[in-house]
Amino acid sequence: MTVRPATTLRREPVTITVTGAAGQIGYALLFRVAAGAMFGPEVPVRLRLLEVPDALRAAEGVILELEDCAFPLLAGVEVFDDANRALDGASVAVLVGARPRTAGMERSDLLAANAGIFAPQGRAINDHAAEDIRVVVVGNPANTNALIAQSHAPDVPAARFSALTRLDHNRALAQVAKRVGIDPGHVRRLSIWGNHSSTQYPDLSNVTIDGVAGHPRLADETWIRDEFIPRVAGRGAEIIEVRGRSSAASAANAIIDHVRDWAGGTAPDDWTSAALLSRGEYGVPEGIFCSFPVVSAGQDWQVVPDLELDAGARKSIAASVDEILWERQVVQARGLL
Ligand SMILES: NC(=O)c1ccc[n+]([C@@H]2O[C@H](COP(=O)([O-])OP(=O)(O)OC[C@H]3O[C@@H](n4cnc5c(N)ncnc54)[C@H](O)[C@@H]3O)[C@@H](O)[C@H]2O)c1
Ligand SMILES: O=C(O)C[C@H](O)C(=O)O
Repeated sequence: MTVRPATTLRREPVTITVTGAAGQIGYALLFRVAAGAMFGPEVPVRLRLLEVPDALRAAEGVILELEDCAFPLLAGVEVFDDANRALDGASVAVLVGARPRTAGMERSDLLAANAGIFAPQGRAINDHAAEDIRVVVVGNPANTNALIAQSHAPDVPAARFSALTRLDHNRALAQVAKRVGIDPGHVRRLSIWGNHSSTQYPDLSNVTIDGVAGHPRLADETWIRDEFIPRVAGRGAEIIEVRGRSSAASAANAIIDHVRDWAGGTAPDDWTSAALLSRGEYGVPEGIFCSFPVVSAGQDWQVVPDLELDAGARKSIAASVDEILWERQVVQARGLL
């Protein structure tokens, strides 16, 4: 009898659908997922890619490269231009593909254009995804796109839908670590509230360094107001300005962190941030996707309860929530919700 070491035991492949697979986030994401970064070195993955017809050939090129990596964990990869087929059997849906804003386009037009993408994808999730589906919406405006997808999937528990604010969370961790002069791994209990936009509220009030709250380098209100918050909330725009294209590798990394922690659980004594459908937590109106501090024990995300918010924090969160409410109103007014 051959006794195999535990590390070679295989589980059933996890089916992961990635939309916008030929784009720059797709290119930074797929190879890491296929290498096991999302579900670890013992879990095979099956990738189902979705692209628009014009980008199918480019997606096929990505598949050729995936094949050339000979990833032991990659159980299969296919590309589709039909959301129903791409999302068939998916346990994880990473909705990246979105309509980018073009010159002269109003934000309200962008919202409407994206509704035309995320409504059918929501319906496809409802009708074809696996029962354990988890959805993370990345394409912008991510919070409202998540609401559109979720509202078209009435048979899927709303808690299975999220929008990505982990990139903002990671950006904030990095800025805190730089300020204190330590590695980001020592920083815990940071929160991103609100919209994935420049109105978001990165919140340091509960941060611990090596388990200790109240680090003196983080108590400087001027630094928080004039440097930390604008740096984190404006980082997406800064990347576009400096790199000439929007963030891709860091976005892909955040997607992996988000799904890994959702499915595998967050670290003890810590939390992360994700945009979830509000059930009224912290006074955020129900029925919008808002970023909260969250934990997971491997099932659904749970909003961290009972955090103290001072008047300034409440005001900042309210301003970001107002923006999300406005976005919802735009899509509602056009009959898209
Ligand atoms: N939430 C976040 O933290 C975060 C971070 C970075 C970027 N983003 C957003 O992610 C999105 C994608 O960014 P990118 O840099 O990969 O863009 P990209 O333009 O490089 O790629 C987008 C891809 O989506 C595809 N696509 C468009 N409509 C589609 C549809 N209906 N179905 C399937 N695919 C479709 C396009 O063909 C393209 O290949 C953008 O909206 C961007 O603003 C979000
Ligand atoms: O694509 C963008 O507009 C920016 C992106 O959401 C980011 O946070 O990097």
